[in-house]
Amino acid sequence: MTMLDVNDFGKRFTIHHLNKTMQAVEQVNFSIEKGEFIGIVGKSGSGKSTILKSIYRSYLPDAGEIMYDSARFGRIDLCQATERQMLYLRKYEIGYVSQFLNVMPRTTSRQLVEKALLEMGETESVAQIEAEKALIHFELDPKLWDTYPNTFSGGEKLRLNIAMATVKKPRLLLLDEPTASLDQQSKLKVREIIEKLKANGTTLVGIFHDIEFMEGLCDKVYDMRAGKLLAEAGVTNEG
Ligand SMILES: Nc1ncnc2c1ncn2[C@@H]1O[C@H](COP(=O)(O)OP(=O)(O)OP(=O)(O)O)[C@@H](O)[C@H]1O
Repeated sequence: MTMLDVNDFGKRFTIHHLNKTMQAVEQVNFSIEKGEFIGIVGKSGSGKSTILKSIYRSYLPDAGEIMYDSARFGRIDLCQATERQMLYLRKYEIGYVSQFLNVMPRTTSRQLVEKALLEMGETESVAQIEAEKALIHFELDPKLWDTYPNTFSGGEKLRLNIAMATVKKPRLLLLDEPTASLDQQSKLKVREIIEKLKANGTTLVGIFHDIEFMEGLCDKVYDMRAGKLLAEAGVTNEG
């Protein structure tokens, strides 16, 4: 079953102070089956994050369609969905993880994960239990559970980000360069996490600079330069 169909997608930005528009991406076409992992590769500035942010609708797409198979709304075009529908989808169905942690200040890591669960309607006691399970699962040191994450290391922030997103069991998870600035060991940890998510049937779209990191992980790769999907072997061969 197709989870996501991106058809002739394009996005331009208005640069107000120059009174100009700039085409960030155009004519992007790919589709993702349920449970697949698609990697997006391409040089810096080619529009990889723009695609992910448009799927999550942090950016409003302006051309084409992004058809998503929602559990709640059925097949829905994320370019046309209402803000209300998007709020629902972000809360229950679509997760987004980047290397940056953008959270409420003066909230502990434990509270942040609990909040994600409470938002979904879980009771306080379930949220407490499930939040602890997630923090243990993603190996956040218990010393850090009741502290504010603004001082966390890059890897700690990332693991908290992943815990907050995955505790909701999203059907579609968007990974925006989550391993950037991580050391090799932390990257391997992230790889293990992704493998587990895949094994649980989560559909994933990810951007990684490190092509080696993606080897054997992605089912397909969308190459921004070629403007098409490649089998994973094709990417490795192209280097
Ligand atoms: N909010 C924005 N306003 C204006 N221009 C933007 C905005 N976001 C992205 N761009 C521009 O769109 C183009 C694509 O950016 P994007 O971040 O999607 O590239 P990328 O492939 O993810 O790059 P990188 O690998 O360096 O992260 C760039 O030229 C960027 O400057």
